[in-house]
Amino acid sequence: MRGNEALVLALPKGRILQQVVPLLARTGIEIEPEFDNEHSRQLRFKTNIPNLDVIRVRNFDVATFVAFGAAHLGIAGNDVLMEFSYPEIYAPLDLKVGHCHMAVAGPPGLLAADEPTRWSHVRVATKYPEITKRYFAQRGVQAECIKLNGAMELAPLLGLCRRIVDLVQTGSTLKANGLVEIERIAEISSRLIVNRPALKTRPDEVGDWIRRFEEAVNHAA
Ligand SMILES: Nc1ncnc2c1ncn2[C@@H]1O[C@H](COP(=O)(O)OP(=O)(O)OP(=O)(O)O)[C@@H](O)[C@H]1O
Ligand SMILES: O=P(O)(O)OC[C@H]1O[C@H](OP(=O)(O)OP(=O)(O)O)[C@H](O)[C@@H]1O
Repeated sequence: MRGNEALVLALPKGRILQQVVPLLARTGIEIEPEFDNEHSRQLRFKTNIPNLDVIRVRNFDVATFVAFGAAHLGIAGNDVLMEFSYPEIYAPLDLKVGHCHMAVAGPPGLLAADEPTRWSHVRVATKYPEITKRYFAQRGVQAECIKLNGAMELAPLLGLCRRIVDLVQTGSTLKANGLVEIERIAEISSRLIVNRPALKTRPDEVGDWIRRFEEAVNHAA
């Protein structure tokens, strides 16, 4: 990364973005109008700040772009950060949006018949195999993970496995698919993330953006 390049802020497509847009406005960032064109194939956008561009990427990819220094700053859920555990990512600020939690879920019969403290091996469908393995390993349980990218709730229904690890917000997806929450793993919200080397090489600019986001979050509270 050269010092005179525009800073790049990676934003996630999808549900976090909707909640982040008002926050960006409060930091003083206005993204070029093409960003709002849902049919646009453009991926990198100018902002009203001459030295700041925005990229729009998939949720999990925000962390990857920032970890490798392709983006200097980004916004990602701590579910994504926990899954990757990239040491190059510094997450200084909870943006207080994108709230949900991560949980183990399964059919109600399982909950009634099973005692979680007695598990020694579990098979789990999840988008988060690393978090799932770590979570069960710390209790001495080996988790065999089946990686799915969505619709995890179908897995117990169709006999793929009995348990899932997924995000829960209102609980309506679990309910609609006849599942219940068994254990809560972590609280989730979106974080401002920073590439650590960028913070070292461009401390004034990157530090200034951390402060601006902090003010924007406090202003919203
Ligand atoms: N109810 C929820 N379900 C899923 N994610 C949620 C929920 N509430 C907040 N989030 C946050 O939003 C992020 C998921 O965003 P979104 O659903 O737009 O992406 P996705 O479709 O899962 O991912 P992809 O980029 O792979 O398409 C999660 O990483 C989490 O931090
Ligand atoms: O508790 P709720 O309010 O019902 O929200 C939780 C659901 O939302 C997410 O799925 P998403 O809508 O992103 O679809 P997906 O299954 O394709 O990931 C998540 O994976 C759960 O399935």
